[in-house]
Amino acid sequence: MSTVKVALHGDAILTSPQFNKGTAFTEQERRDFGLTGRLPWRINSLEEQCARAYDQLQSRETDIRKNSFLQSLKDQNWVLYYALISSHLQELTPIIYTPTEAEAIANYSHLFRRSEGLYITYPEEDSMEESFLEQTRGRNIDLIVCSDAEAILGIGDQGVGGIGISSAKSAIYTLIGGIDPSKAIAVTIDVGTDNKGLLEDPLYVGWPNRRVRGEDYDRFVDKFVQLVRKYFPHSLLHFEDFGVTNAYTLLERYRTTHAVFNDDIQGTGAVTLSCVMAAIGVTKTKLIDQRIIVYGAGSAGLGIAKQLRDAMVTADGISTEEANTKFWLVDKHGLITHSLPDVREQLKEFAKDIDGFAEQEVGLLDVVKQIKPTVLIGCSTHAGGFTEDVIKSMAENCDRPIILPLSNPSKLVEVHPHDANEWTNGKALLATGSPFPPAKMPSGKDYVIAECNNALIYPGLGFGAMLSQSRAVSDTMIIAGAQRLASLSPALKDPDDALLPDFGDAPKVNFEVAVAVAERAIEEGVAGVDWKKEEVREKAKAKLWEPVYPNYEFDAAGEKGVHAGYKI
Ligand SMILES: NC(=O)c1ccc[n+]([C@@H]2O[C@H](COP(=O)([O-])OP(=O)(O)OC[C@H]3O[C@@H](n4cnc5c(N)ncnc54)[C@H](O)[C@@H]3O)[C@@H](O)[C@H]2O)c1
Ligand SMILES: O=C(O)C[C@H](O)C(=O)O
Ligand SMILES: [Mn+2]
Repeated sequence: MSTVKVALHGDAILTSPQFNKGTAFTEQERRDFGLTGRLPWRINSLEEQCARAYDQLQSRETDIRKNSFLQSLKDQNWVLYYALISSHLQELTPIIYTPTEAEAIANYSHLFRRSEGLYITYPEEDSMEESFLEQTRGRNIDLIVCSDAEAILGIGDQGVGGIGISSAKSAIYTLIGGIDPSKAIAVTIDVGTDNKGLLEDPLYVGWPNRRVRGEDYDRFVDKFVQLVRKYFPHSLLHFEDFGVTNAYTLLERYRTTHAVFNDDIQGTGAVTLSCVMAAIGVTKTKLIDQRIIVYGAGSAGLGIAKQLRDAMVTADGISTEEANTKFWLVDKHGLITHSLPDVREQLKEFAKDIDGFAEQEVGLLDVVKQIKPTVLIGCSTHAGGFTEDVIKSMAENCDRPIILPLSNPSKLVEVHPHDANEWTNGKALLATGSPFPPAKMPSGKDYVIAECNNALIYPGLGFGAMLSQSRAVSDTMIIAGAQRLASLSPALKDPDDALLPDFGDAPKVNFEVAVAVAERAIEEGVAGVDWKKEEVREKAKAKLWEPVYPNYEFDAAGEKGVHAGYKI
């Protein structure tokens, strides 16, 4: 067990979630840190504490109450929080992440108890650097997860509540990617909100102002990015749930100067590529043979289309232009065609001209009938958008339709996977963005609905980039990670099994992804480490953070009140 020197005494260590052990402080530690009279007599093991916390959790009847309980536990004791969730990963991930976190975020100002992370607020621009340094003091940050909350999951603009998605994504990095939580920070960029309900709510805790846009927004965000680059040049900067325009602009603006990563674009693109690769392993076809409809052409939709397109070019050796012809993007005004007004610049390469249709809005069903897709992907936030007609029409022309309704949270799914299974007589190859229980095949066998959520890959992609101290997160690093994930698909062994590995195996799977990504970074010469490829696996193992208590030694000489601990 490692030993850590800590300069906190008495209440200061008990109220530090990073160092607190509660009843698990040893006799020696209780004496050294002035805790004897502050704790009851019995010394518990971490396992005993987990069992007690699990019991307490079970007494909370709803998922949102469970979410609040776990949030409080995180505020009190990181090791216990992560140990508890790790030992019930499949059961508790949906409580701290999608779908329950969506409800927690939507009610952030009402559920508010204690702040966490870093709040970068527009009217406080002049003191941004001071706040940044204050919140990161004594810490060597590897990972920054930030959101401006304009497009949280499928529930839109959530203002300051966006801290909830940054901190949930950061917690997933720790649980699944093995990132040390003291080296990660969750950030909300509060530039106001256009959510009327929040603006009118007297209890709203964010900056009650319309969203700042344009040059002022760009300058403000740039100031933050430059602080990240100045103080933590090797960190990974993860963007989450920005509105689609800013999502693309920021990614393009910074990707050549810092390791930035947009999860909704790149993480979703990668996990969906893995899922489609696994599915075509079942149908014994090639990527190039697919006709793909992407329903919802926002951050995720365009990210998915580009990722699959680039993989077609790389794997099947066709040109980008030819690969573009295999995709039909459908948004709320129907098929993206050349004649549709106001088509976003980035979508134009996928725009179509369908004879007889080009002048009007072409709905999803018409597109399905006309082009006979083999793959149908939903990232539209349109609950029920894949109607019975759409699904049945697709199944008429395709033996094993690949249907991926990916919108989150669960209530926004484009089609309930059980319906899609039934309407296709069990032929559909299915995966969803949030967890769903298994469907029944006509044979009576369970069909496990894979969770095609970016959490199955982004912690590994990020860990691989951090591990190799990569200067960039390149497209080829992402493809290497996606290929590794696809190779672990259960459906490759049994075609009736899930398209992607079980979420309970996410830590093992992401470790493999991280190794593949770091190996690729070294091959490409963008890594900041000078290891041989063969060394990567051992280096990665050594870097994994695990939720166990180290021994503490009191550091009398340390700066009082500073949350600093270091290994000796
Ligand atoms: N499974 C995953 O890993 C994953 C990852 C990212 C996003 N998502 C989900 O995908 C959805 C979209 O996320 P995003 O970040 O791309 O949001 P976004 O706001 O950038 O994009 C949504 C797009 O859907 C379009 N749309 C809205 N209503 C529509 C309709 N009726 N028909 C067709 N298109 C419609 C919008 O115009 C927009 O272009 C969300 O529900 C989100 O939770 C899932
Ligand atoms: O957060 C998730 O569950 C996945 C994704 O990033 C989303 O925005 O829905
Ligand atoms: Mn997201």
